[in-house]
Amino acid sequence: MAEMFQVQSPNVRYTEEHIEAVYQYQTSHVARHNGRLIVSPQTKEYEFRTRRHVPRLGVMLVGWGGNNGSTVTAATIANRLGLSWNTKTGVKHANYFGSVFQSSTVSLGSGPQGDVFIPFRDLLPMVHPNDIVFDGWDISSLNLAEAMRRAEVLDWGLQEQLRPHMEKLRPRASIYVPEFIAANQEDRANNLIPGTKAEQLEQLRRDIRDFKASSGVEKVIVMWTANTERFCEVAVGLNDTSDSLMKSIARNESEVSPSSLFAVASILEGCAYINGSPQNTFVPGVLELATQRGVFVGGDDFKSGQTKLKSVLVDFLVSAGMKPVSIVSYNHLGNNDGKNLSSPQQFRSKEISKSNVVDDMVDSNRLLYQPEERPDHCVVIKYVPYVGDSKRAMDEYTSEIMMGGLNTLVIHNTCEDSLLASPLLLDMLLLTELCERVSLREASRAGATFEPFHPVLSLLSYFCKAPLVPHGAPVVNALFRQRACIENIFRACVGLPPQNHMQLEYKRAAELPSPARGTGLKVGKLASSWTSNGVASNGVASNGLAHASNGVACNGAQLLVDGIDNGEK
Ligand SMILES: NC(=O)c1ccc[n+]([C@@H]2O[C@H](COP(=O)([O-])OP(=O)(O)OC[C@H]3O[C@@H](n4cnc5c(N)ncnc54)[C@H](O)[C@@H]3O)[C@@H](O)[C@H]2O)c1
Ligand SMILES: O=P([O-])([O-])O[C@@H]1[C@@H](O)[C@H](O)[C@@H](O)[C@H](O)[C@@H]1O
Repeated sequence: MAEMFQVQSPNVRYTEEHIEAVYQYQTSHVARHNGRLIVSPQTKEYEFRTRRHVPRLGVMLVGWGGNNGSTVTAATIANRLGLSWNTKTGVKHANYFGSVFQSSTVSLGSGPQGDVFIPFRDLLPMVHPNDIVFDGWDISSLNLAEAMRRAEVLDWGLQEQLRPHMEKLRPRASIYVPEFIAANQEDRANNLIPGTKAEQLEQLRRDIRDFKASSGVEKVIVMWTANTERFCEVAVGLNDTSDSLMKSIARNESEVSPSSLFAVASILEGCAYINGSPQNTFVPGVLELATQRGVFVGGDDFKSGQTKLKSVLVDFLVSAGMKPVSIVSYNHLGNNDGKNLSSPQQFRSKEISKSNVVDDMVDSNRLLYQPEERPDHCVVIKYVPYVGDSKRAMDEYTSEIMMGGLNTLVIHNTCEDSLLASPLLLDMLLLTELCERVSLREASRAGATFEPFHPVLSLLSYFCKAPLVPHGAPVVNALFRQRACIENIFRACVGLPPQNHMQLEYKRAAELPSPARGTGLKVGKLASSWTSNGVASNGVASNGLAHASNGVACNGAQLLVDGIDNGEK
């Protein structure tokens, strides 16, 4: 597929097979010397290489028959078929709202008309979600049409159109260990792989190979969107190394969780594995196996709504110099996830992932917080069957502001949890697939070979409550830093500098377009909405900083006039 744009630069080369870019990576190294901080700007030259061929992607969901699994599958079929359906509020059309890659944009740069925005997905060649081939496992035997009906997420008019397509899809038998999920899940567990853990592992591997062979996909990614498990024990000789883990499986060790077994099966079959739930699937032995095999792993726990907002609000408050001192996150929901989380051990897994999301932002500001000081932070999740997938989240953020003042934000957020999560599943899958086609090397190191990203794919952090990062790497939860990381790495792959938002070209008279230069008139960007008084009279607008005197609008561009407020409008 032809790319939407071409970068014209001596540092970028397009071949039939690759996009190749030489990139100057600029950082600042800080050292402490005699009580002073010495900052040294550093530049390291990398070469990025991205394979342009977009493969036919197969996805195997663990928990395929769940709310997320059935909904994301339904959404891709509905989009592929271009379905519309009637509702009491009018006709609805299939879309991918909530997907960063399908429904958000990035600025390529600016031109005569200001910033030029393109769909995020067009920065690099990516799989289209419509083309994903789904398969998977579930401990429940319901086919996907029955699972969709059970989920009660999608409008009936849409379900009726989808049923012929969904009823053909049936989850493969899975591994059920009652001790790892809530006892209230037992009534769905009728689709099980018998045998020892070693025998179950081999069945999972056969399933993956069978899917690859029968579907004709070029690669498979496995994603856990099954129920939240309790944390498993981590111990020397149990799962502290890949060797001890494989021996524990061979010994049929009960403490090896189903999710870790799925991760091992995926890695051994060369398939990336993503954990959408909060449990500690990635015990050290799994991580070591992924590293040995060079297979991507990522997670944990989709960051879909209440926690996503938290990673924005706390970033905003702390970076604005206000001190969050109390954060209370309550929600109730009535779907099967909520039912599973009504069990204490499973709730504890979720409480951990929902609670740690503020740490990086708090630790970044020693003006507000003493070392180890944290806001009071309370997470409550209640199961209320009647509300189903329509999660009700209520949050209260109390922050200390100037001179003993308090600022309290109270937020009510109602949403279909699975319709928030489904686009994230797609984004994580497509980003993981793309990363499998990216490699880089240090241009300055003689003989350096192109290498993939680290097997622990921390680029997925934006989508996770508890981002999995390589040992020694910092955990970033602030949402817009996470998004900027993805955008700037994509830009590096096509040889573009990172977005720095400096807009220097609009901050020097000498660089502004000539009509504005002599008269002190400043041609701002195309006004998408007029300024402070909200009214543009004769095309003249004034804003709180500069008052228009005789500025006039030209070609729709808003002329902002620097000048002394002469009260003349
Ligand atoms: N907004 C969200 O929906 C959201 C956000 C973040 C995280 N999550 C997590 O995603 C997961 C799925 O959420 P959901 O709403 O789809 O839940 P769900 O209960 O509707 O679906 C989970 C499915 O997994 C199946 N299952 C359980 N154990 C299994 C096993 N060992 N093998 C195969 N299948 C198994 C269940 O039968 C069920 O069909 C949960 O862990 C949830 O905490 C969801
Ligand atoms: O919206 P969010 O905080 O990102 O995450 C959600 C929780 O609020 C909800 O309680 C839980 O049931 C979901 O599985 C999901 O984890």
